[in-house]
Amino acid sequence: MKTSIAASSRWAKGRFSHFLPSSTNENDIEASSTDESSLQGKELHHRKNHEEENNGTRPKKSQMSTSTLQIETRQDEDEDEDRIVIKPVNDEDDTSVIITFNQSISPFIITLTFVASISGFMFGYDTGYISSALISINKDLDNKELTYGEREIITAATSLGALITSIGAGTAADVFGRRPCLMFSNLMFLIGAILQITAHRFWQMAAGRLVMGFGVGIGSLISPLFISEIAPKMIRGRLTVINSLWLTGGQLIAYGCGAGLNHVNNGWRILVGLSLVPTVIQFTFFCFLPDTPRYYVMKGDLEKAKMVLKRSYVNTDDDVIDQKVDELASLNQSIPGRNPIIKFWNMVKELHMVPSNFRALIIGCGLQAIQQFTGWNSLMYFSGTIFETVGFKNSSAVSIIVSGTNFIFTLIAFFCIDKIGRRYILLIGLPGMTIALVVCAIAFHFLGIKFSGASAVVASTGFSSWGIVIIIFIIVYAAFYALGIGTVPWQQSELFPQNVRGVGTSFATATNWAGSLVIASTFLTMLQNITPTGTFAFFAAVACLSTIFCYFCYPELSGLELEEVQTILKDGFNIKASKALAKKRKRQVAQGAVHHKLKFEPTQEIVES
Ligand SMILES: O[C@H]1[C@H](O)[C@@H](O)[C@H](O)[C@@H](O)[C@H]1O
Repeated sequence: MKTSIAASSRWAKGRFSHFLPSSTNENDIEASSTDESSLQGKELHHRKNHEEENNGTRPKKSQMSTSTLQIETRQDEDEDEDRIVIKPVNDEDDTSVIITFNQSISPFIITLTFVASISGFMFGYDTGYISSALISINKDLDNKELTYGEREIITAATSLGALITSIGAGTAADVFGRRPCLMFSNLMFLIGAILQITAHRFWQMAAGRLVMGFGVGIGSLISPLFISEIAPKMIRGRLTVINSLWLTGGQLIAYGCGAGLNHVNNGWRILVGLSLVPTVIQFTFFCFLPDTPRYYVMKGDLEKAKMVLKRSYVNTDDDVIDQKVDELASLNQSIPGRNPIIKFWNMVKELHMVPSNFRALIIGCGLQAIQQFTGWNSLMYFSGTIFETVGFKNSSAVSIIVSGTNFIFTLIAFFCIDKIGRRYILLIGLPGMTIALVVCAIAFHFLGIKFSGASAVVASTGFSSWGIVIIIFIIVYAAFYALGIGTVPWQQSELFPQNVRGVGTSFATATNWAGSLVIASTFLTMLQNITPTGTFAFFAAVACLSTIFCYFCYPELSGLELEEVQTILKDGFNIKASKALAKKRKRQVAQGAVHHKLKFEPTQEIVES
């Protein structure tokens, strides 16, 4: 064990030598692969080949500069894989760059994932309960029925609050830590819920929803970020989807509870009160749980980083952990700034001026915008209204069917996201949504719906065959949505390197909330002004264009080291190379598993011969 660690250390020095002092450079050339060190040896072999192509010398620093992994491709895909050359990067971004830890998951990582993803549950529950609550509020606020505008304000206040905090939450997570920010969000949930439960005035209720939204914005950003920073790379996608599962599960539970409490006097206060349970649980757990190792490294607290890694990778030798943390520390490139505002500004500049960061931003914000502008949330909020227009009167049952489909297909995404890959599930989901939306648009045309004011007038009452077509295809749409674009955008943290991850994910999350706000507030107007057929056709067109966007701009990132993501994006979107590399990584891990390399000890980049 010790010898292989030493070898790894030498190799590591070589691999990252261009940002280590030049005196440490010479050791790397001596590294050689053995036949059984399949993945790492092979990789090294590729590197050696590349060096030979460069007349036996390592490529010059200028050739390797900045994010340095270069990927070369040939036309034939198999040959592509063989020609992939991985060179050192100056942005170490994953705990497994040099030492790939055991990929099996420890109880500690499971605990951290579940506790962090309670934020996902609150995101879902708090955005989900409001439609039922609005039905049962009756005259409980200001002793009068809520006007249509007041209902809209109460609904939109949470999205607005989330939009506001999501802009700064990423920087706050870098400055104060991920865990303190999540605990702060618990405080917002608590205050927001108490304001609502005790509300007898409309404005207090709206203020409570806004404060709750502050918590939702922070949680929606930091929870997936937290999970992706603690996850072993091969299951990073899945662990992040757990957050989405809690989210869609939260929406489903909110609709279920809402349906049960609809006719209970002050039932909506109970509905809001229930949201306190997960908040208190998460806060209590976080009193005893640590932050991510990466955050501790950013702060220079290496002892804490070691402690978290030791608990996460229980069967790992202490030497390896120490070595890993030293390595993370030497590669830490957090952006300086005398105060949070200057730091934020420096990060924004870095995000826009480094091409790979800017591409990551295009993908991150692009996917979040697509998620919202393909119309899902309008269905979530208004599915009752839509289904009533096609003759289906029980709006609670409808909401449960639609959000249940969302939950079940998020579960399917959980199983597919690392195995089939993010890109493929997007490229299955978006065309599926397009077709379902086109069918709905056509069916609405034949159903003959018209709007007068805010209410729909249908030519024929009761069920019609076109009505049934609409119900079926809205469910089909929900399934394709949840499988792909409902889930994948929340993998956003993996797109950005450590130094701009906070601000990059902030921008992407803010895009999500801004989109949700726009769609929720314009959907009914769209139905009235451009008819349901026009509205669904509009969403279908967006879904169709989005398929093209993803086809050309979204590389396959499953199984890739976070550093490799940066390198993929360095000089383009590199779709072909990303697919070849993802395939190669999966094969390597599978081979490693066969040889039990990944079972109980960290894999080393080389094994001493
Ligand atoms: O990923 C989630 C999920 O799809 C929810 O159902 C939706 O309401 C959110 O807006 C979205 O961000």
